[in-house]
Amino acid sequence: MSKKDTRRLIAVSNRLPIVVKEEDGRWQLEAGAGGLVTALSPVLKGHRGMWIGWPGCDEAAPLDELVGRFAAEEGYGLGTVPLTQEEVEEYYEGFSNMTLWPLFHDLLGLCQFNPRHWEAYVKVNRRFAEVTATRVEEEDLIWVQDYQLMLMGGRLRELGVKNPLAFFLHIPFPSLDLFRRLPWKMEILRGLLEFDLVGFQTLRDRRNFVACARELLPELRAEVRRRTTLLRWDEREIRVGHFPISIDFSEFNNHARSRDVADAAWYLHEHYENRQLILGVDRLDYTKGIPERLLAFERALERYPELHGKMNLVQIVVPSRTQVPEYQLLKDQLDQLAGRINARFGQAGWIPIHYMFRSLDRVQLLAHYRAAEIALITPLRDGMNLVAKEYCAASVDNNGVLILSEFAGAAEELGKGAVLVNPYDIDGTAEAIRRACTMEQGERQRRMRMLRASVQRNNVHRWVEYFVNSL
Ligand SMILES: Nc1ncnc2c1ncn2[C@@H]1O[C@H](COP(=O)(O)OP(=O)(O)O[C@H]2O[C@H](CO)[C@@H](O)[C@H](O)[C@H]2O)[C@@H](O)[C@H]1O
Ligand SMILES: O=P(O)(O)OC[C@H](O)CO
Repeated sequence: MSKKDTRRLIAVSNRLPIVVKEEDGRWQLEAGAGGLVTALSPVLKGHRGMWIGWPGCDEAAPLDELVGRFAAEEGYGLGTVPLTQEEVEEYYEGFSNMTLWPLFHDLLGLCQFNPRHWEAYVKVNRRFAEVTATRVEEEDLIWVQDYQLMLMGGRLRELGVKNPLAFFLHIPFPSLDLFRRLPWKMEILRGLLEFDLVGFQTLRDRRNFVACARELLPELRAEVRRRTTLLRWDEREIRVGHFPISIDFSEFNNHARSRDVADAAWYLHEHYENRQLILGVDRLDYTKGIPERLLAFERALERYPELHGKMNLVQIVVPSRTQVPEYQLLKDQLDQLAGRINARFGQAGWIPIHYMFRSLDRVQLLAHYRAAEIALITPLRDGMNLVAKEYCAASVDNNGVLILSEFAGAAEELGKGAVLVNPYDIDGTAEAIRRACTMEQGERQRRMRMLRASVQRNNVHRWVEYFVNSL
C-alpha cells in the first residue's frame, strides 16, 4: 500500500495472528507462527487495519477483553469468527488440510474427497463473509487470504458488498491435470472469479490458474497485459497477477545485528564447537521435504567421510496441524530417521543431527540463521518459503550458503544466488551439501550479497504496494 493511500485494509484469513492460551488460570494472547503472520502484521500495523479470522480458542476465553488489549498494543483491530469443534474438523482439518493442501502441493495420493468436508467448507466460507460484511466501511479494501477462504467473494457479493475484493493464494496453484480431479473444481473456480483481483506467488501459479479457467469455462476471455492477465467472464473483469510474497528485510537485518542475537549466535557456535552448521527450519509438514532432507544428509555422510565431525545438521521443526493423521505419522518418521542416522554415524563427541521439535523465539531463530554457514531448504513444493528469505536477511556477515529446492516459489527469485536442488534427487542434494561445505569464501560472499540485495529490494512492503496498486 503506498504511503499516500489512506484506505483501511481489511485482511481476512482462516487464522487470526494470535494464539489464545490459559495458563495458571489466566487467559493470555501470544503471537501466532507461520508465514502469513510474518508477512501481514507489519502491514496492518502501518495502515490502522483490521484482521478478521478464527481465534482458535474455546468459548470460555474472555475474547472481547483480549481482543481489545491486542488492538491497543499492536495498533490494529481483530474481528473474530468462532468455529465449532465439528467445523474445525470438517472445514479446516478436513477440506482445507486433507483435500486442498495436498492437491495444491501436487500430492494427489494424500487427498481425501469427502462431501461432508466440502459442505462444511461452503458453510464456513459463508460465515466468514457474513462477519466481514458487518465490519466493512465504504472505502475499505477487502483482502482475503489463502485456500481456506476461496468461496468468500461470492457470498460478499450476494450480501451487496461493493468494496474492491482481492484474493491472494499463499500456496501453489496446481496444473489443470491435477485441478480437474477435484469434484468441486467448478465451484472453486467460479468462487475465485468473484474477486476483482486474484494474486498468486509465481508466474507458474498464475499460468496454471489461467489455463484452468480457459479450459473449464470456454466462454471466458483472457488477455495478457503488462503486469496482469485480464479475464472477462460473466460481464465482469478480473485481474490475475503474480506477487511473490516477502519479508520485512530491515527488521530481520537490523535485529540480526543486535547484541542479543550476536551473543546467542556466538554461543551456538561454541556449543557446536565451531563446526559448520547446516540449518533446516520448517513447520512440521509433509510438503517441506524433511525426511528426504535427512536422507540426503545421510547420503552425504556415506559418500564424503571427510565431512565427518566437521559439520552438524540442526533441524528445527515447529509443531503444526497435530490433529491431522498425516502430520502425526510424519512426526514419528522424523524421530526414527534422526535417531537411526545418529546411531549410524555418531562418534564420541559428535552427534551429526540435532533435531528439535519446537518453536523458537525471535532471538533464537535469528541466532540460528546468523550462525548457520548453510541453510538447507528443500520443500517438495512450496508457495514461496519465507525461511529462505529470512535466512538471507539475517546472514549479515554475507557468509551463508543457501541450498534451495527448485520447487519452492522462492527459487524463481533466488535461483541465481542459491544452490538449487531437486529434493527428490537424494544424490544431487548430498552433492550440494558437500559443495556448500567446501565453497570458497569469495564465492559464498558473492552469492549471499546477490541474495540479500534481492530480498532487500523485493521486501514485504513492496509486495503489498504492488498488490494493492494492481486493484
Ligand atoms: N521453529 C520455528 N520457530 C519459530 N518460527 C518458525 C519456526 N519454523 C518456522 N517458523 C516461521 O514460520 C514461517 C514459515 O513460513 P514459510 O513460508 O516457510 O511456510 P508456511 O508453510 O507456514 O507458509 C505459507 O505461506 C507463506 C507466506 O506466503 C509461503 O511462503 C509458504 O509457501 C506457504 O506454505 C517463517 O516466517 C518462519 O520464521
Ligand atoms: O497452521 P495453519 O494450518 O494455519 O498453517 C499456517 C501456514 O502458514 C500455512 O498457510
